[in-house]
Amino acid sequence: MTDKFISIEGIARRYPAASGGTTTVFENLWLAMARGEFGCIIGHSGCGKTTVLNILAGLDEPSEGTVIVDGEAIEGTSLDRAVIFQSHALLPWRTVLGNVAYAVSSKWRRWDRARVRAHAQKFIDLVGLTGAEHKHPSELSGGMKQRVGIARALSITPKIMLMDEPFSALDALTRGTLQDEVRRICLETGQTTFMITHDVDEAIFLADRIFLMTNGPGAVLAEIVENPLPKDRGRIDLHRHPYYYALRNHIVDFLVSRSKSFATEVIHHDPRRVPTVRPGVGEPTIVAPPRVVEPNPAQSAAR
Ligand SMILES: Nc1ncnc2c1ncn2[C@@H]1O[C@H](COP(=O)(O)OP(=O)(O)OP(=O)(O)O)[C@@H](O)[C@H]1O
Repeated sequence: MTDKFISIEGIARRYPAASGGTTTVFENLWLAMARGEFGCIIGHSGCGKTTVLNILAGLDEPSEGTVIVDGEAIEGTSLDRAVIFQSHALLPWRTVLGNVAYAVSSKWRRWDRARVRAHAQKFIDLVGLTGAEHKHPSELSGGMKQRVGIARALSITPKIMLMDEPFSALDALTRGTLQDEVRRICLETGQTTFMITHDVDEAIFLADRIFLMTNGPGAVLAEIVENPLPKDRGRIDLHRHPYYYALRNHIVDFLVSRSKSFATEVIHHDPRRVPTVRPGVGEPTIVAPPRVVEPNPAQSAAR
């Protein structure tokens, strides 16, 4: 994959430590994602996943390094980047249609009312909320509210969609249905998506690649796992695929042991040449050579 639609270039995040000095949450993080790719980041609590997502959203700034999306360095928030959080943050006084239309009219300020409504309705239909347009958030279930959040995010046709554990507060049945919907929509629309999850099966179902972070503080991107399952995989029969257990075990093994021991055991880790691994039958194969993330030349010249 050579298209660097998103290029994370050597970012670090440090905070003042209570005892003086600084705490480094993560550092020297290099990662490139292609247009239309679905990437999931996995790692233990505190390794900095939300911080990375917030930097991609423009809600936070890296202490070092830069992030480039579609050839432009990120500076602050933008309607090019939509964020879906665990809690949906809908405007309670607006209806479903009103919430989505509000986002649409923020992006296309010159559109007339009819055009805004028609565009909003298209995305309400896409997430399966046809018929609920005039309901207020208080009349909706948690899953329906999250659907509104997804419709709102997609309606502004963002360059990237950022999702921070979007389904973790939902019951298993609703979570599964929404995972199906998100996968279908992302495949249909070619939406580039970066998502945080703690759920290994969710990552296996949704992601093209899974980014494994070691434990913080001082976390690093240890490995990129390429999903060997076919694009047309189904959530229900995921576990029947011959590669499923190799993939799952590889990720779980990282979370249980390698994420902790990585800093002491892996001495020659090059953050710009993070290995990409493709688990399947037998031992996981390293997809060689590792992809080097080079700084974007146009942006580097500008810095
Ligand atoms: N404003 C802040 N000041 C100091 N430390 C902070 C600040 N914001 C975040 N941190 C620290 O940065 C670290 C990473 O936080 P972050 O929320 O990104 O982790 P995470 O991997 O998303 O965790 P979780 O899985 O629990 O959501 C944590 O140790 C957190 O305490």
